[in-house]
Amino acid sequence: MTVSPCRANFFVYNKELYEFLLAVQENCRQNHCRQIVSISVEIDYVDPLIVLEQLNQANEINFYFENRGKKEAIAAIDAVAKLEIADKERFIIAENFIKDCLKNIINFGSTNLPFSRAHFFCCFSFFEKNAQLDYPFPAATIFLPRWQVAVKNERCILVANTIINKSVNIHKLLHNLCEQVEKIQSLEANTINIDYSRRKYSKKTLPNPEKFKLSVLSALSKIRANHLSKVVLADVLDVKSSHEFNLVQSLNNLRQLHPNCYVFSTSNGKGQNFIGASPERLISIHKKQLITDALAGSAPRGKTPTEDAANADRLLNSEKERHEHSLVIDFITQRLSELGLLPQMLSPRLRQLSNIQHLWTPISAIVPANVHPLKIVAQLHPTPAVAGAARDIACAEILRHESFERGLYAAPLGWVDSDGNCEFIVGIRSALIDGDRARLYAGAGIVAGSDPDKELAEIQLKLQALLKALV
Ligand SMILES: C=C(O[C@@H]1C=C(C(=O)O)C=C[C@H]1O)C(=O)O
Repeated sequence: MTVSPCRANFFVYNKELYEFLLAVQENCRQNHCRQIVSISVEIDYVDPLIVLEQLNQANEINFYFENRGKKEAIAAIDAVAKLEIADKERFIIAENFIKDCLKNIINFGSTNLPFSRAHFFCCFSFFEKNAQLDYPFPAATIFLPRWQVAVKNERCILVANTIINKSVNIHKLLHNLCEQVEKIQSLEANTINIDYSRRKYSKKTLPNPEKFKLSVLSALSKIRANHLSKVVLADVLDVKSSHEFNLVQSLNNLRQLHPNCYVFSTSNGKGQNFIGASPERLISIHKKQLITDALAGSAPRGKTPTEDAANADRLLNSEKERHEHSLVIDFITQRLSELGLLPQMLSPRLRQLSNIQHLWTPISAIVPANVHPLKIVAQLHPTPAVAGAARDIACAEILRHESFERGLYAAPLGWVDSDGNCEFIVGIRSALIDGDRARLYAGAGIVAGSDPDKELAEIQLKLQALLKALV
């Protein structure tokens, strides 16, 4: 725990901040502009998930990200700047929006801490245009939160972003900031209680498994005819519960059940949330060092250590699984090279999750200063891990077979900061939550040699792991 003499009253009694804000306001008056001040401060430890639970309002946008293995969690609540993009050019529009916002941001406070300063939270849909007109998330959403509470290695960093213009009452603004900080700090001792007894669903299995298997057979015939080498086909499970889903409890379950995954949630501020626990990192960039995961090829975990080891061995040595995996590696390395990066591959390994294991090859590269993280996201999404190869043909097959909107499923979701650091994951093992209804998504890569029954079993396995966590 870090000790600071006037932690709770940091904002009100911090004369330096008061004077800083007055100076910013004076500048706004003189230049007829408005600016965003990003205030970073270390606070006593508080669980960001509890902050999300306590601070979030139903009509406010939010974002939650946690990776227990990396000892990281972030809650981002409400927006001081937000952009929604309906279709084409969304990555470049998002990049320009972030760059424009950054021109107007002035930092104050402890700006060298992890997760200090402005972070932009983004979610994109799988396709650049949603076919379902009333799908609740647009093709891209980017926002700078009003409140950001992050934990890294048990240190807790709060970032408050606030708009200063010529007419804002600085004294009142400081008072409100202080009240909110005190509220956050008072959550220090809160924990999340889980009540499983209320969980009752209408359905627990796919409504039409035969249709999925027919799609696999059709894809296999196209693969045999050399139209494509891989397509990732998904299906959905629609669940109605006897009560409204509890977002925070579900996220708490997800982080306990999948401690080595990226647990995520984002709300559109209109009542719908997209949540999940993804094992797949699209890109992370830290101090110009990029890492991306080639993740494809799967086997169930065994019920005993011997069975588990046998499954793992089969996975590592299966020609079919390795082919499926290598398509992803080839695509990623080629796409990164096209941007002028020099990708380095580590040896293939296993990514073992609670219920399933995957072939996994981390790929690293140094990012040149002129390449924005969203350029790389745009260049990689969708990889053959979630679309197929060749990509455009695979995407056309997906649209032909899947009768539901993918929306945020299997799409990039993450944050980017002012220094080009970022973390984007692929939104798989995910569900769209709307009151007492949830739509769960899961897919499987189809390549030559795929067996429709096994692919169906794989998506059932993925769906059940998610269903288990929803309360
Ligand atoms: C598409 C999904 O997962 C992808 C498909 C995999 C496979 O078929 O082996 C493995 C990991 C993911 O890249 C999903 O979980 O929905």
